[in-house]
This record gives sequence, C-alpha cells and structure tokens, in this order.
Amino acid sequence: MNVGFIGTGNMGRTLVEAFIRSGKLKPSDIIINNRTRSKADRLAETHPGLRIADNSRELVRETPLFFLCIKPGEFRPVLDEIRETVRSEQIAVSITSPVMIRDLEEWLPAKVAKIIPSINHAVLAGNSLFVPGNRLTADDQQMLWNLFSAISQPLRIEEEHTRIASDLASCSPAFFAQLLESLANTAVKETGIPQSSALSLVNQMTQGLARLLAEGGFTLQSLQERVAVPGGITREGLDLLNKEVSPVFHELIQLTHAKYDHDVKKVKHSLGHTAKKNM
Ligand SMILES: NC(=O)C1=CN([C@@H]2O[C@H](COP(=O)(O)OP(=O)(O)OC[C@H]3O[C@@H](n4cnc5c(N)ncnc54)[C@H](O)[C@@H]3O)[C@@H](O)[C@H]2O)C=CC1
Ligand SMILES: O=C(O)[C@@H]1CCC=N1
Repeated sequence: MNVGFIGTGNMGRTLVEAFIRSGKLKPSDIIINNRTRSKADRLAETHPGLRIADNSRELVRETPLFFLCIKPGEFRPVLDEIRETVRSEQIAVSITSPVMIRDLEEWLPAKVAKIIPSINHAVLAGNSLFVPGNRLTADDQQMLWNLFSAISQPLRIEEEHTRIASDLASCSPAFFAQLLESLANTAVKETGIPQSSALSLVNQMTQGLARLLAEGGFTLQSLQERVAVPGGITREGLDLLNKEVSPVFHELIQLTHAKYDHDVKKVKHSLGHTAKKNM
C-alpha cells in the first residue's frame, strides 16, 4: 500500500524512518512532499526507492492513506491545495493536536484520524496517541492500529485528552532531557566535577532507568522505595523534590494547555468560514 507524508520535518522524517526501520513499510511504499524540496531530497537519497511528489495534490492522488505532518499554522494552505483532490475512501491522518478532527472532516471528504506520535518512535518505542474519527470503519482503525504497532504502542485516547496525553508522551522526552541536563550542569557548578563526567553519569543512569522500567520489573514507585535507604541520603533529595517539583509541573501543564487553547483558536480562525461554502 502506498502511504503519503505531507511534511518531512522533524516528525514526518522520524515517522518515515521508523516505518522503514520496523520493516512495516518499504521505501517504495512511501511518497513524500515537503515545502522545502531539499529536505525531501535528503530523505529520498538516504532511502532509495522512496518517491517525492512534486506537490501535495499529486501525493494525495497516489495514496489511499496520507499523513499531515505539518504545524498548526501550516494546515490552511495544504487543505486549500488538496481538498478538491481528496476522495471519500481515503484516510487522512493528522499528527497535530490543536487541529480538531471535526474541522478536518469539514474540509476533507476523507476518513480522518488524529495520531500523535513521539520522538521515541525513532527507536520503535513510546506510545502513539490514537484518536479515530467517526468516518473510519473498524477495518480502517485496525489497519492504522497495526501500522503504528510496528513503531510504537498505540494508546486509544479521547480527543479532549490529546493535550495532556501529548505532554506526557510527546513533549516529555524534551522536558526530561532538559531536567537531566540541568542536573548535570548544576553538579558541575556546585562541585567542579568535569562536565563530560557529569553528562556521562546522567546519560548512563537514564539508560539504566529506562531498562529497569522496561525489563527490570520496577514501577516508578517501587524504584524509589528500593533506592531510598531508610534514613539515607536519597530520602533527603526525594523529600525536597516532593515539595518543590509538583508546583512546577502544575504550572507547566497550565502553560502547555494555555498555548494549546491559543493554537486551537488560531487554527479555527484560519480554517474558519470553512470550505463547505466553496464546495
Ligand atoms: N517534533 C515532535 O516531537 C512532535 C511533533 N508533533 C507535531 O507534528 C507537527 C510537525 O512538527 P515537526 O515535524 O516537529 O515540525 P517541522 O517544522 O520540523 O516540520 C514541518 C514540515 O512541514 C513542511 N511544510 C510546511 N508547509 C508545507 C506545505 N504546504 N507542503 C508541504 N510541506 C510543508 C515544512 O517544510 C517542514 O519540513 C507539529 O504540529 C507538532 O505538534 C507531534 C508529536 C511530536
Ligand atoms: O512542541 C510541540 O509543539 C510538539 C507537540 C508535541 C511535541 N512537540
């Protein structure tokens, strides 16, 4: 089956490469289009057989299933370009949280789903967040579920939980990378330990932590209990974190949701007075 990707920036490229790496798609199954042609060229050079469409209309003509891997503000021009070409039997998947399924369904006659991926799929890990639209048949849903099972663990969520689930699954790799980097850099400032050592210690620790959770039989809770010796040093740190970190995460979730609400409004405005009147 041909699968199309409109937008091969960070996440479009990650998805293309994950599907190829997993063996689920061959390069010859994939058609891409990107506004900046050179990005698409580079991806096609790395994966011989992968085809580049000259524009998104051409891509849509050749694929029963296509992904919209573009940012919220980039939807309007793409939808304007493809809407006359899209057919009702096609499946359009958005990977962008602030674009509502019902808005896409107003613009496109296609069967629509939202599937929010994460950088973790680059190593065929992490949850993909699966929000099927009403037009998808049970077979369509199964096909998409199987596709994403090759690169991730799909998790069905309600559209209203897209933001918080994305914070936890998709933004958190960056949030925790920054926290860990900050821990290492603070250690350098406080103690003079070489930065390379501090970064290496934190990096190796994180890899071990991931394996303890994946293969070691630990939960987040049991891991804390095992490390924090009663009356010991870790407990001091855990007590401080317990007190100080929760307000930070509270504020973080408020911020991501405020930005999301802002983006939802902007997208609605850009897609507003929809299409239908011109159809
Ligand atoms: N980066 C991440 O870890 C994740 C990103 N997402 C979502 O994926 C979406 C894309 O994010 P990124 O890939 O990080 O952004 P990006 O900016 O790296 O990629 C967007 C790509 O779309 C292309 N593009 C823009 N307009 C186009 C058009 N009219 N026709 C063809 N191509 C066009 C751009 O040239 C660019 O390569 C965002 O909405 C983001 O929220 C979702 C989950 C994780
Ligand atoms: O930063 C962003 O907007 C996207 C959403 C999920 C991960 N990255």
